Order: sequence, then C-alpha cells, then structure tokens
Amino acid sequence: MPVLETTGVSVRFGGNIALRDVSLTIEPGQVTGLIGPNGAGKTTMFNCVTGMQSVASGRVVLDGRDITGLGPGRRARLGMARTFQRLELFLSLSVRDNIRVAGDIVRANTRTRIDVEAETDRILELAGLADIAGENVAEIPTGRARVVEVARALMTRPKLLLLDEPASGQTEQESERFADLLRELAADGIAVCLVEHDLPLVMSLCSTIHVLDHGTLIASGTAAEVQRSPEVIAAYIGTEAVA
Ligand SMILES: Nc1ncnc2c1ncn2[C@@H]1O[C@H](COP(=O)(O)OP(=O)(O)OP(=O)(O)O)[C@@H](O)[C@H]1O
Repeated sequence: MPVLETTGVSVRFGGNIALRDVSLTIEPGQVTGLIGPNGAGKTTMFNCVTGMQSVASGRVVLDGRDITGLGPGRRARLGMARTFQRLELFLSLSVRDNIRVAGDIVRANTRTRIDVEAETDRILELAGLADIAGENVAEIPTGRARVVEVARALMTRPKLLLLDEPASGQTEQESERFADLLRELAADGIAVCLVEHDLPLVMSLCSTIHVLDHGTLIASGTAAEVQRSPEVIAAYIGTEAVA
C-alpha cells in the first residue's frame, strides 16, 4: 500500500489553476521524485499534502486514511515532515539545538517517549553533521544547512518525508553524501519525496518520478521512462540527454 495517495487534487489561485486533477502515489522504502519547470505546481502539491493549502477538489490519503480535511499539525502527528525551499531554520541556534528543539516539541505534543539527547546524537551522526554540531546555523554553508533541515525533520520519525529543493546550494561532494543519506532513509522504510531541479541527482536516486507541467501531471514512471516521454522532453528536459 502506498504511504500517500492523492486523487484528483486541484487547486486554484483566483483564475490561475495551480494544480489540475493530480493523482499520484508515494511508496514506502523509496525515493520518489516530483519534478517540473518553475511554476509547475510542485510546492503547491507539497502544501496540499501537508495541509498548508486546502484543495478545491480531490482527496489526500495517508496510510489508507482520508486526511483531506486535517490541518498541518494533525498531519505531522500522523507521520509526515517536510523541509522548505527557503530555509526555515533558527539562525541564532546551533546545529544541535535546531535538531533537538524538534524532539522537545514532539515530546511535549505527543505521548511519544523519546530520549531527545540520545536521538539528537543519533541523527547528527546519521546525517553527517556531528563535526559541526556546536556551530551556529547562521555560520555554516547553505548546503549543510539544508541537511540540518532534513535532520530536524527526522526527529519527528516521519513515515513520509517531503523535501523541497534540498540539494540547492550543495557542492557536488555534499550532494553525493546527501544522496547516500536519502538512500539510507529509504532503506529504513521511509517514503521520501523529493522536489529537485538537479536532474542527474533525481534520475540516479528516484525509483519513481512524477512530472508536473502547468499544474498537470504529464508523466509518472522510472527515470528511463520519464526521460523517454515526449511530453516531458518538450516541457522540461529538452533534447539533451540527462546523465
Ligand atoms: N499563494 C499563492 N497565491 C497565488 N498564486 C500562487 C500561490 N502559490 C503558488 N501560486 C502560483 O501557482 C503556480 C504553481 O506554483 P508553485 O510554487 O507550486 O510551483 P513550483 O513548481 O513549486 O515552482 P518552482 O520550481 O519555481 O518552485 C504558479 O503559477 C504560482 O505563481
């Protein structure tokens, strides 16, 4: 069973249709890509999934449960977490405290028994951030700050992790390490969904890729399948081969 299923999701902003009848699934234990040109509706889709944007029509189903009417807090407690295109970190806090604070919130708002300090240490190691744990987030490079955001999301133990352009600002080396982290998370059973313009990264990481264009889902399939799709080539990839 997919972790997430959207059926016929549509969103309008005044006369502008941001999403038109979008039906897609995100499976556990995989990295799924959501790609498309600027303005295609990718972030709006994340907002619909996380409850930050209400839908004009359609349904959002998490683990077989219809969550279309639930707010972002309820959805987060049901097991979804996200990161943002524009970094949303506490700039005056250290890397460690940015991660720890999510654990404190989980402990305060749910009945989860969580050893916040131990879990913070585990996630710092897992995400490769232990060497900069004490540094202020304002002082670290953007590429690593993006990993801090992912690490903070992991403190909530999500089953669905939505990442909005997490590799932007990363060096090639950082993005290789980041890809390894996402593979590990998927191998652990998490459903990871990635909005990303770095196509070689998406193509190498994602088992399934959904392609949006002008709010419409124009293709879903493996990297090889979407790269062959004439609609995708015309709308987004162009004629140049993607490595
Ligand atoms: N709050 C809003 N009010 C009005 N229009 C919006 C709003 N949010 C998004 N849009 C419009 O909806 C469409 C989809 O935007 P969205 O940000 O979801 O695209 P995107 O695929 O994430 O783009 P990008 O790759 O540039 O981040 C665009 O036409 C955008 O201008």
